Amino acid sequence: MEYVTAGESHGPYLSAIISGFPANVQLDQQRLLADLRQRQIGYGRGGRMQIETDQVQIISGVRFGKTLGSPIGLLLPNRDFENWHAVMSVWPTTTQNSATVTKRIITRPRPGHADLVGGLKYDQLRDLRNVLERASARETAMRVAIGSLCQQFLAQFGIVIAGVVTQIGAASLSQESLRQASRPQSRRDFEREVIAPIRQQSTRTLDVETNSRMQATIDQAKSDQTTLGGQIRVIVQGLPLGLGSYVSANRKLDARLSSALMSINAIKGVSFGDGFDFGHETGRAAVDAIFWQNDSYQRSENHQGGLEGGMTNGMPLIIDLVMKPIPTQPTGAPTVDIRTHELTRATVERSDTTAVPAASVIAEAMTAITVMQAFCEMFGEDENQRIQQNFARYQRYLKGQRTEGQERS
Ligand SMILES: Cc1cc2nc3c(=O)[nH]c(=O)nc-3n(C[C@H](O)[C@H](O)[C@H](O)COP(=O)(O)O)c2cc1C
Ligand SMILES: C=C(O[C@@H]1CC(C(=O)O)=C[C@@H](OP(=O)(O)O)[C@H]1O)C(=O)O
Repeated sequence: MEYVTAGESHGPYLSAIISGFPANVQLDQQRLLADLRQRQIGYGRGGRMQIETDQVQIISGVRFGKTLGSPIGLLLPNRDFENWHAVMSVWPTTTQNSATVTKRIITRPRPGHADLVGGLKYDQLRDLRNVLERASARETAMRVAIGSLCQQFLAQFGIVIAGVVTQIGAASLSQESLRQASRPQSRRDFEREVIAPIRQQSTRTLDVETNSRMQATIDQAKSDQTTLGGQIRVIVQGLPLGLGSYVSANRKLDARLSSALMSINAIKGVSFGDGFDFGHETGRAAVDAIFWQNDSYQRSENHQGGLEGGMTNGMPLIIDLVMKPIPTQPTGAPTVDIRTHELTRATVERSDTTAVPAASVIAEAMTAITVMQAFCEMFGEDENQRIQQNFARYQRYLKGQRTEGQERS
């Protein structure tokens, strides 16, 4: 399965084409819209999210709710385009030189954004809007739509994903809550104890108390006229063992997940399992001991975060992400005007105070896309029932290994 997205932040539409999505997968439109909504409603977002409703349409590849195996087309109108007709017109118009367009030309690049380097690289210095429009995280709405379809596919196999906000500025979730959420558990428990709570909290953290501390931290940053970043933990439960591979560098699942997650705007670090704590742990303390119980191989701990040798090992996948503070500063960060090279303050249109809750939804989506790709490489990608049969055969094979092991011992 592959995809490509297109669209400018204030242009008429965002769009995407997904190819290689299996046939006969039942999709749920309400789930798709609910996932897009989750990306929008996080605490700390700016005025733009009041305008958009992210009503994505599926325009091909699905009939009566079931995938056809043909490319799936997605189209999402930007409601804000109403206010940007003149500025974002695709073809030259008589209004092109109007005062509105001139007023919106951007020549004061924002440090930490793509503005300056993009302008130089693509020779767009006349108007940095030509860079900013596509560099904007608006594009991630399409990735959440695609990821929602992938999550619906994976859920058939009991694979469920949660992106939990663990820190915003100085406010963090307790280590104990995080440990509880990350332990191996049944799909039902995980849905009840992790997925449902984060969908209810406006910062997408796990409990009401942490949520209010995070909200207060965001309010404070807003009144201080600055912005915040934070951390997210992605947890995946129900993974079969063996997704990904050790045989080639480009098939290692940790490498592929890192790449997918690092592609999210403003994400600056990804780690697995104990992550950077490995640096001070002894080898003995980092062992996930193997033992045999209840007819299967078990692990004492999950320091490795569910991956060994670039493959899932049957334990929950644990990925931590760090997001930098939103680069646009309400007061305008120091920069130069590219027309004069004189010191000035960067352009400020409206902006988010923080987007960590939204990024946690995007992280779920990017994880789902990557896991589904690895899943389909292993079990097939043409037709859903055949994939289910291949998956069931693999489960029987693993069970056979267990029986054989018992016979040998
Ligand atoms: C959901 C989301 C919303 C964002 N909103 C803003 C914003 O309002 N203002 C801003 O300057 N950056 C925002 N960003 C971050 C920029 O898109 C990002 O920093 C920029 O594209 C440069 O990319 P880099 O930080 O990955 O280098 C947002 C990121 C995400 C994921
Ligand atoms: C539009 C979205 O996020 C935008 C991401 C973004 C940026 O610079 O990345 C800047 C802001 O755009 P605007 O200037 O239009 O308010 C955010 O609102 C979205 O998430 O859908």
